[in-house]
Amino acid sequence: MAANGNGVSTTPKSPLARIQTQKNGGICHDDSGKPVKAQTIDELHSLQRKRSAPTTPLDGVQGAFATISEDERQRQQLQSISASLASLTRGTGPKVVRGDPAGKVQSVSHVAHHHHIEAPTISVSDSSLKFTHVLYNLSPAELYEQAIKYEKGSFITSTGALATLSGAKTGRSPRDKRVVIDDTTQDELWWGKGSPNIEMDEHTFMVNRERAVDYLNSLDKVFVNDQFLNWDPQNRIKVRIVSARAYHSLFMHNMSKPIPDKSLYRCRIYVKLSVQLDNWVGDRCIRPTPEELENFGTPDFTIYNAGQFPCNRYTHYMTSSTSIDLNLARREMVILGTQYAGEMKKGLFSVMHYLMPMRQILSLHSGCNMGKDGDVALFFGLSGTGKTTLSTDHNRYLIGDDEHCWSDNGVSNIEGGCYAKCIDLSREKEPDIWNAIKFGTVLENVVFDEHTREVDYGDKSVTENTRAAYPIEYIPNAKIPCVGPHPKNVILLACDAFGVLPPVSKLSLAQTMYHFISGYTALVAGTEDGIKEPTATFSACFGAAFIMLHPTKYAAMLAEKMQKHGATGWLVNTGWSGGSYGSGNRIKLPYTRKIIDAIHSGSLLNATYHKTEVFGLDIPTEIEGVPSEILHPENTWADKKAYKETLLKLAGLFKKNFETFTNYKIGKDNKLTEEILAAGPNFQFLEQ
Ligand SMILES: Nc1ncnc2c1ncn2[C@@H]1O[C@H](COP(=O)(O)OP(=O)(O)O)[C@@H](O)[C@H]1O
Ligand SMILES: C=C(OP(=O)(O)O)C(=O)O
Ligand SMILES: [Ca+2]
Ligand SMILES: [Mn+2]
Repeated sequence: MAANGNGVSTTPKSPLARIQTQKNGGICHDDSGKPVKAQTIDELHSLQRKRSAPTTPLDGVQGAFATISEDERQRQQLQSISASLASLTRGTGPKVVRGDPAGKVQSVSHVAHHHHIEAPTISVSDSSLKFTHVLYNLSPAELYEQAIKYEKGSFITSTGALATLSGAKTGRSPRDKRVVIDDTTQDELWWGKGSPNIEMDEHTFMVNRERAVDYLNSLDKVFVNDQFLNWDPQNRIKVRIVSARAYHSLFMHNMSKPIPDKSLYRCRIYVKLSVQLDNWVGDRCIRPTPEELENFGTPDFTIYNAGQFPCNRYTHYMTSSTSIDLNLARREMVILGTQYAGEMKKGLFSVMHYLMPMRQILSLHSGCNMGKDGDVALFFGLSGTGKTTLSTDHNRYLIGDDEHCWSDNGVSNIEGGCYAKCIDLSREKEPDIWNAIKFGTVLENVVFDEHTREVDYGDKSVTENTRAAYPIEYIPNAKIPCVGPHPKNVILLACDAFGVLPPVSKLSLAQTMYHFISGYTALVAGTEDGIKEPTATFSACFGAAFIMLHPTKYAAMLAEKMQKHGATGWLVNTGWSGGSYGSGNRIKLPYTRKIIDAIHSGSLLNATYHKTEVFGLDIPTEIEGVPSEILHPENTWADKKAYKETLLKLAGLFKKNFETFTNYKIGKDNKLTEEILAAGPNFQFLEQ
């Protein structure tokens, strides 16, 4: 017979043995600790959570609200949100209530009423009477709960990420983007052939805005994010994102969230480079310190994301049920008919492509990282060419994977997070991205095992464009604050599915400008059988979908900055080798990494070079860790005639694309313009 420590008999032979209590007059004691300070279960539950309201970032240390009370601050905040949601239906903003409609209501605001009132528990359908619940700057944990409880298709994966679906649209819709044309933008922006700016009038914008706002106001609750763009404290922008989905709120939180975390300042590299970066940081950054947390005031720019709701195709200028509308005068963007999260970040990027050049700051569609000695590299490239993959480098500090600014002080990241493609992601090849997929990370459109919740990164059932969005500090060697000195290397990435561009070439300034303006990449046409022919894409400044001014404006700024700071340009083909798509193979990622290493270290600058025909590119004869025979693409093609034909074909496409730019001048005199025109492919080189 045995008894455990609590005196409970465990003898199998006497299953009905009595529980023997010890001493104390027959009362059973669990002596593991003091009893809880609660009389009821409800009281117990109320002990579980401490009250803390989400705080808002303050613009500037001594804001206008520095002396107001907490109540007054919250009232002003709700009033500002109510004003954001103003619609014609009411003639005013809605009554805005803080908190989840399912939970306890904190306070109410209306543009006309400033006193606190109780929200009705049953919402009335009449939109001019109902309350709008606002879930303001929720934390990732709160957003997880919202997503899992209320958004179908949201799950926690085995590593703790939030997996969700973006619906019918799993990529951007550039053909559905519209920009309001008015007296100012008519002259300032790039319109017409090749431009991403498809016009819409102010009235139509208001029709779509009303549609989005009415939709948002009709919901039980909306999510509001107030946050900053840009790590350059002098050029940061306050943005507000109003959305219907917790996943959108978490995505934006990750991409540019305010973290009141002092410990991030203690980053090693920040201390080391603090002298060089003096102009930049002082003790401020994009993400305000706890002391800075106060009142956000009026946002500089607002996004209304009503992505679940379509636009009305009877509306003028609408050609589909999706519309992404930008109004620079009103500082607003409306999203209808697409839930792809990238639309929000790239929409804000467009805004920066307008605002920053006005301040003589160049906006860059590029990744950016920095070596231990402070050498900064930019990685330009269209979607899928390797900006995120190659800027995330275990031996270097990550400044950002996608959107940057280059000012007189150096570079700064616009965002606070990364948005990595994760199709075929492998732990071995991309360990830092792999490890970043954990609690807090949004996984968009991936497929996972129903039971184990392990993600199958090879599964393209939903889309090939599967994505992970995580805060930049999930990358172990992120450089916080995300700023750096002037770039030393400017790497242009092209995924050449024709397989005729060399894995790496060193560019002259004129060649860099030629390739920057061309913005070439060629991806495989599709995954269906029989489609073997790659399609060439030319996208000016490696981001035509986001630029707002004429490409030559950005090109002139890049040329000036590269010249002034002595940066070297490189063209890196992350695409095919040994033949076009179908016969050759994609260049192995470890080889591309070796090439990039040689650029960073400076060793490639001193290599021996020879010139290629047609494109006139300088290619090195050897690079450590890379088989020399692959450095000249001709060597890797078995069929030399096919190589030459493909080379000429691609050169012809470049030439044709560049015709649009031949009448534009770049820089102060014509010298650079002439050099740029001469830096393209030259057909005379070729012996037939
Ligand atoms: N040689 C290579 N260089 C860069 N990326 C490669 C290479 N081979 C395969 N890839 C894959 O191509 C994709 C590049 O995508 P990504 O880095 O997200 O591009 P971007 O950020 O420019 O949109 C990744 O999935 C990466 O694993
Ligand atoms: C988010 C995007 O950027 P990228 O593919 O360049 O990472 C996108 O193009 O939708
Ligand atoms: Ca990008
Ligand atoms: Mn990317």
